[in-house]
Amino acid sequence: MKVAIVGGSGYGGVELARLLQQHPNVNLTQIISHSQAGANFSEIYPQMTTIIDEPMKDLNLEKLADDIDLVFLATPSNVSHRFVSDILEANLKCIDLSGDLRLKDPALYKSWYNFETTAEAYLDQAVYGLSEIYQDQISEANLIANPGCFPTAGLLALIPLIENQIISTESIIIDGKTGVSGAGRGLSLNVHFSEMNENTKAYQLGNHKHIPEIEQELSEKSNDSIMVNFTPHIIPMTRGILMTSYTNLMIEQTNEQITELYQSYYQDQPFVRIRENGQIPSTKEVYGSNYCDIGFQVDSRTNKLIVVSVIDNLVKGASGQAIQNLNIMAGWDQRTGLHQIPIYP
Ligand SMILES: NC(=O)C1=CN([C@@H]2O[C@H](COP(=O)(O)OP(=O)(O)OC[C@H]3O[C@@H](n4cnc5c(N)ncnc54)[C@H](OP(=O)(O)O)[C@@H]3O)[C@@H](O)[C@H]2O)C=CC1
Ligand SMILES: CC(=O)N[C@@H](CCC(=O)OP(=O)(O)O)C(=O)O
Repeated sequence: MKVAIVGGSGYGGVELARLLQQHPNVNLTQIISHSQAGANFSEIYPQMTTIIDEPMKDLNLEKLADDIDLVFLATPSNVSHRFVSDILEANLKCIDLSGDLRLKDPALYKSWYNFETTAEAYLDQAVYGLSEIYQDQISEANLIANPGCFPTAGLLALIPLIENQIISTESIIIDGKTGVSGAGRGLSLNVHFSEMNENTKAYQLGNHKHIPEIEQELSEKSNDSIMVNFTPHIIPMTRGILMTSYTNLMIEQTNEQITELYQSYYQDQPFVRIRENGQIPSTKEVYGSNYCDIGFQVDSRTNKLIVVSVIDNLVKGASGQAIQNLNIMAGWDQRTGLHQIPIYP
C-alpha cells in the first residue's frame, strides 16, 4: 500500500515515518509539509539520515490521489476538518491524528476546541479509531478519527469496567500525566526548559478538549450520559502518559476478579497487557512501543477501584495506533510493523 503523511515535520509525522519504515506492506511515498516543503526530511530530522533523505513536498491533493491509497493527517487541530471532503472525493482513505473528527456532536467543537467545524457531514462517517474497541467498524472504514493520547489510555482502562457494570457511572475521576512531546514540536512557554525542568504543572482543569471525547465514548458503552473529572499534568519527561482513574465499585470485587475481567475482555488484543498481583505499570515500561499496560488495586476500605494505565503518547497515543488502524483496515495482522519492544531503561 502506498501512503503519504501530511504534517510530516511534526512529532506525530516523524514517528509515523519511523514506524512505517519498519512496515513490510507499506511504501511511504510522500511526506508533505506546510511550512518546510522542499527541505530534506533528514535535514529536519538528522536521525533519518540515509533512511529518508528525500525532500518534503507541498500538498497537492490531485497529484497525491494518483500516487497513493491512504493519507495520514498529522496536522494540528482546526486543519483536517477543512481537507476531509477533498480527500474522500479523491477516493483516498484517511487516518486523521488530530481531534477534528473525533466528536460526533458538531456543537462541541465550538465549546471545546474554539472553532466551528466544516466537516459536520463527515463526523458520523468517521470511525473512532480506538483499535481494540472498534475493530469491526475500523475494518470497514475509509475515514478514521484516531483517538487522543489521554483518551486512549483512559478509555482502555475504563470501558471494560463500564461495559461490565461493576463501577458507578457517577464520580469517575481521572488524573493524567504527560510528557512534553504531547504538546508537539512547536515552541511554547509551557514546554520551555526552565519552565518544565524539575517542575510539574496541572493545566486546563475542567476544560481540557479530551473531556468530551472521553465522555462521548464512555456514554456510548453505557446506558447513562457519563461525565468525568479529568485533570492533565505536564511533567518533565519526553514521552509517556500515565492515567490514574478513581472509580466507585457497585459490587464487591477482589483483585483476582478484576484481573479476570480485564484478561477476558482483552484476551484477543496483543497490545493491551494486564498486570497481575498488584503490579502497577510505569511509562518507561511501554516507551517506544504500541502497548497499553494496565494495573489496578481494589481499595476495599473506600470501596474504590483505582486503575493505572500507561502508553507512549507518540506510539499507542498517536502514530502506532494509526498504523494499527491501517492494519485493521487493510485486513492485515494488527501487529504488522508494530513489533517494537519497549526501550528500557
Ligand atoms: N504529540 C502527541 O503526543 C500527540 C499528537 N496528536 C495529534 O496529532 C497531530 C500532530 O501532532 P504533533 O505532531 O505532536 O504536532 P506538531 O506541532 O509537532 O506537528 C504538526 C505539524 O502540522 C503541520 N501544520 C501546521 N499547520 C498546518 C496547516 N495549516 N496545514 C497543514 N499542515 C500544518 C506542521 O508541519 P509543516 O509546517 O511542516 O507542515 C507541523 O509540523 C495534532 O493534531 C495532535 O493533536 C495526537 C495524539 C498525541
Ligand atoms: C502536553 C500537552 O500539551 N499535551 C496535549 C495533548 C493533546 C494531544 O496531542 O492530543 P490531541 O490529538 O487531542 O490534540 C494537550 O494536553 O493538549
